[in-house]
Amino acid sequence: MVQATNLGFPRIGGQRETKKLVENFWAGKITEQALDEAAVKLRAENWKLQQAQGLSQIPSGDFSFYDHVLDHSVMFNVIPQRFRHLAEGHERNFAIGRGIQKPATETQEKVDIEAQEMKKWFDTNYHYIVPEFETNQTFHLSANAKTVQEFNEAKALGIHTRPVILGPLSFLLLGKAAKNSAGLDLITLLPKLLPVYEELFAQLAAAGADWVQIDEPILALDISAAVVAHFHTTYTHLTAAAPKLKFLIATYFGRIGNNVSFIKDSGVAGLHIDLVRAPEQLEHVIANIGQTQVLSLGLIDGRNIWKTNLAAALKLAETAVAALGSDRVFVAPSCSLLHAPVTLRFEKRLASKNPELFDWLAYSEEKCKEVHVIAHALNHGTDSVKAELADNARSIEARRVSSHTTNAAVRQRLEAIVPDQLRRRNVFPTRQVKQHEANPLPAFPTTTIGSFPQTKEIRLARAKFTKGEIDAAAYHDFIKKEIAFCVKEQEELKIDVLVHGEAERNDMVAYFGERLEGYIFSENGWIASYGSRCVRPPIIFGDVHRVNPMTITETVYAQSLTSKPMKGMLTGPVTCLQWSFVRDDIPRSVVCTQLALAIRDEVADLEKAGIVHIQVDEPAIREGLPLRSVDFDFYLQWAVDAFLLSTTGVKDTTIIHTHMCYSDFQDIFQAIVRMDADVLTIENSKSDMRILGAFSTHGYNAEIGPGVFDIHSPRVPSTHEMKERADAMLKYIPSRNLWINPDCGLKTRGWKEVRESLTNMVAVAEALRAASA
Ligand SMILES: Nc1nc2c(c(=O)[nH]1)N[C@@H](CNc1ccc(C(=O)N[C@@H](CCC(=O)N[C@@H](CCC(=O)N[C@@H](CCC(=O)O)C(=O)O)C(=O)O)C(=O)O)cc1)CN2
Ligand code: MET
Ligand SMILES: [Zn+2]
Repeated sequence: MVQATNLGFPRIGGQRETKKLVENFWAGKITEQALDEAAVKLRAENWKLQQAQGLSQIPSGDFSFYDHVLDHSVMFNVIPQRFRHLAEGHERNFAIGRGIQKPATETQEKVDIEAQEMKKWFDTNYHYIVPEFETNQTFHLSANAKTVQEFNEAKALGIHTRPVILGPLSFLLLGKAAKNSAGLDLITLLPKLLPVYEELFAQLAAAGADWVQIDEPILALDISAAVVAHFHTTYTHLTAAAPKLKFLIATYFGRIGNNVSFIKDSGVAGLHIDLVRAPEQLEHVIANIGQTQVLSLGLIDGRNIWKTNLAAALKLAETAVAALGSDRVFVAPSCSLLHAPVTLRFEKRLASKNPELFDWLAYSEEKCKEVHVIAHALNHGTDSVKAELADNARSIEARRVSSHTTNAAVRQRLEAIVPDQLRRRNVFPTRQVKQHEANPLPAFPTTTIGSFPQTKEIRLARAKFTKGEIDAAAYHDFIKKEIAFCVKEQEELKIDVLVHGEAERNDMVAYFGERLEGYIFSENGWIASYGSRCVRPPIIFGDVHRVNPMTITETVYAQSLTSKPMKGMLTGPVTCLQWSFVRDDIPRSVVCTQLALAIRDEVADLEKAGIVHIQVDEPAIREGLPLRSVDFDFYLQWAVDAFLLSTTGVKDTTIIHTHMCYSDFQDIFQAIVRMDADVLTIENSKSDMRILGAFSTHGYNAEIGPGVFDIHSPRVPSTHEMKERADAMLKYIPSRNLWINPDCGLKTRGWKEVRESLTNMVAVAEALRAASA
């Protein structure tokens, strides 16, 4: 029998219950007990929902309040020194994710601990908390290990689940050495780590588990032969130690390639592969697994919202069944459904206002059903699910022939792009002289990355506007007041290059999606991004183009309030692409070029309106990088071209800023140089200064603002610590090129901490100016 399975279900809840619970807990509105009880209910609902869709292997242990990698670290006692004195429990876990700051009281000293680093999970917009390992790292399993507890919780409901855990090699190699353990070779910790996995497996076996899913996503990366050898010894060892369990090694987001070589005689019972990202790997993998091993087929796209072409998926699955026999085949989504929204049940507006497009969609709940239909067809013949297959074929065909997905004018404009549209008139050194002459700024200019606090009031006003409780005039009036307030605050803080604050934007990508043709947007298509934060990616279903200006009114209004320069704020084409759900019927590069033309028009309009500083954010350009280095160049070519297309149609004196917030620049330095921005603001506050050294060795000569503080944490940085960072930066960056700014936008922060942090930040610039005068 082919099994219908799943790798992970979204944990946020159908209506973002988890997010709301966690934020209420942080606000002191609910107790730890209430938080736990609500989570028990949510998990039960998730399991039952998957059962109701007809899945036979349902994951457990995939729930988290903040991040599953953080939970895993805690379960194995990988807790950085600076958090160890805190009492065990949710509060400590949240502190690891968010940092913690408490003023001194009569009985307690003040607490001020920096959060652990957060990083993009492969090429997704999900962020994980990077495990920090120490040279003398000891591992032990926490009492009531979460994985065992949640398995038992499902068992008590009569649901036999497949526990999911992060595998030892991915756990180690996705981590980093703690600051006090520089030079630590992470793999050397493996012998100390494995006994704890053995203990966990023993507990799972005792609880009655049989299949256990072990995620080893690093198998989709370029890993060395030495690491592949470690996979072999590790799993040979672990499977021998846990004879009662069947291990399913899960890979996703790309092809396993030759890393598959360890599988055959490793003793593992099965392997999961992503056949959405890499359908061509099926044959190679079938040829390289052992005689009795199970192959789990990732046939349903866990990263997107389109209905699966069931006939095509079935055909691929039939190849596997023919080669392996039905007892050795599982059907599954390509990856955990963490990256897909929960259910279409709450998409009332799309269903009624846009039934044609609604018919093309499948969220997690519907994807589970698709898994079931494929497995059922394989087990009982296509006639047994005839109606479902016919219905699906009708939707797929309707989307294929729809007249709404193509726009002839857009296609023609794409055809007509010429190389001159991808370059500035002069090189940066020439532009810099003209820019400084036309628009002089103080040395070490200060700025922010764009957004200011998205307060409860702003969100409520927008929610009321969306529901029709206030009209457009009242809402726009409200936004104008917010912009005016934000400008005044920045003037008081003595910032040099101001921003309007982005109060009108629900999100930096969704906002543009809602204003471009070719997009639709959902009411409830939320997915997790980091911690309690969610995003609602807009959906690109057709050719994208701009009909009206998108940001001019707010920017021009903001500029009218101040004599200081107002920076226009746009989201770049690659980021719009990366953070949307993208149509899968034409290449991503083409969609990206369409987006670039739309942004190019907006840049031109901002310039025409007298805006001198224009920032085109590209925080997702690194995230979109393929997992295998052989694929890098192709991607970087079209991605950077798209950025150039959107930004180069301006005068020499117009200052193009771009912003990226992550620390993994190693693989894309040349691409950043080629982007040819005048000012680049990057995340740097948590990473070390070597990155800046690398910028200079790669010939980066433009202006740069490496963030002096981390905006993901509510903690207020001191002037002293930021000054130290800026001084260190000056070892690598000529002083005329250095900007002083935060790591990223301030939308998730509160005004109080923002004022304090920026006051301290401006003091850094003043100190630098005084020192260089
Ligand atoms: N797309 C995207 N990806 C990104 C980033 C980003 O800014 N955008 N930044 C980086 C970090 N990731 C982030 C992801 C999310 C958020 C974030 O702030 N998310 C908000 C939601 C933002 C949003 O869409 N807000 C809407 C809807 C807000 C809402 O929940 N409204 C309430 C009503 C109002 C209320 O009671 O608060 C409701 O609908 O029920 C709006 O402002 O209009 C959240 O989870 O809370 C921040 C950073 C990397 N990836
Ligand atoms: C995730 S990058 C954010 C850039 C955007 N301009 C902001 O400040 O929010
Ligand atoms: Zn950012």
